[in-house]
Amino acid sequence: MALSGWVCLVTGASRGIGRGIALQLSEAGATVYITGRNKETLKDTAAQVKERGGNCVPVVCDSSNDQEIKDLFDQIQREQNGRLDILVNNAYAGVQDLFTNMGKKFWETDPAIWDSINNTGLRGHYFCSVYASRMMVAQGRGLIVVISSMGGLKYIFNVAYGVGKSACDRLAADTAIELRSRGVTSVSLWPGAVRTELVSQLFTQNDAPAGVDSKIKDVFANGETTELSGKCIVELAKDKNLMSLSGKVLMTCDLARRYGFQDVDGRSVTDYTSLKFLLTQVPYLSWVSSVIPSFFRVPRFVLTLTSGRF
Ligand SMILES: NC(=O)c1ccc[n+]([C@@H]2O[C@H](COP(=O)([O-])OP(=O)(O)OC[C@H]3O[C@@H](n4cnc5c(N)ncnc54)[C@H](O)[C@@H]3O)[C@@H](O)[C@H]2O)c1
Repeated sequence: MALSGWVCLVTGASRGIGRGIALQLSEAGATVYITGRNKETLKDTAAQVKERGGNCVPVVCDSSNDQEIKDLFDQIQREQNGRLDILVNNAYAGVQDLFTNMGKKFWETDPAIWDSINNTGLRGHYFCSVYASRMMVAQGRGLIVVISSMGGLKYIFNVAYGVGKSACDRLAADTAIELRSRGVTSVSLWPGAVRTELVSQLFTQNDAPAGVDSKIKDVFANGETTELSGKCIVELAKDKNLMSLSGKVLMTCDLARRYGFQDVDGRSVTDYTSLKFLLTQVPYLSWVSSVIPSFFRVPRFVLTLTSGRF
């Protein structure tokens, strides 16, 4: 198995994308430390890993608690003799609040939404990156992945979300600069829309939450499985030229094409930068998408320009 003997850490792995990543890394042979605030829900993920013949170590750790984060890395250091190959910064506490406040302007929203979105999902990532880097620099190798999203490029959902995701992308870019000479790679991974348990529940139980239009609902309904990001990280870990990607934003759809795989349920991965997909989002033009081949894509430099900062 490709990652046999590897030691990985996935924060926030009791459900959603974190759980999917833990399943894929353990299926590839790694010992995976998984964190979350609740012992019981972590046990569910651990049971699924075990069912597939993998090995994981559940650790209760709140990513907004500095001491618990430090204790987590001390535990890995002690139990794995200082070895840590991959850190996936995934824990995120903001999904429920994002959906509850959809459509509201930032000044109409309780400013404390900043904390639910960015304490765990940005500050916690920074703390984990510091402790993981100390271990990885000492061993002269390692991979740090921060789970971000297209919100790092353009406004989606709300202000606190976009600011947090932009900062996650910069976290990868700037840590990569300091880590490069020490053999450690740092990247930002953008999943597309993902059909997590929470997203599916928010859409199906309450119908679409207020402020979510039917197009967004469709995108999520056809979204990625929670394991696709994990597949991407396994392939990155095997890539002999991984360092050439350090500091970059990587999209799951691009990685699926680069390494030639489908989603775990056999569906092809939606390319959000293909002309075909983009046309489906334009009123009155969506019919054109059926006659456009999927290989026409928006070049990456154009994406950079669309962020329009200069
Ligand atoms: N769902 C999507 O469509 C989608 C798309 C692109 C990017 N993302 C990003 O992926 C990441 C994960 O999102 P998700 O949809 O899987 O979210 P989720 O809410 O389903 O899962 C978040 C995980 O983090 C854990 N968590 C929450 N607070 C924590 C804390 N204080 N300490 C430790 N763990 C904590 C939860 O228990 C859960 O396991 C986020 O950064 C999100 O923005 C999601």
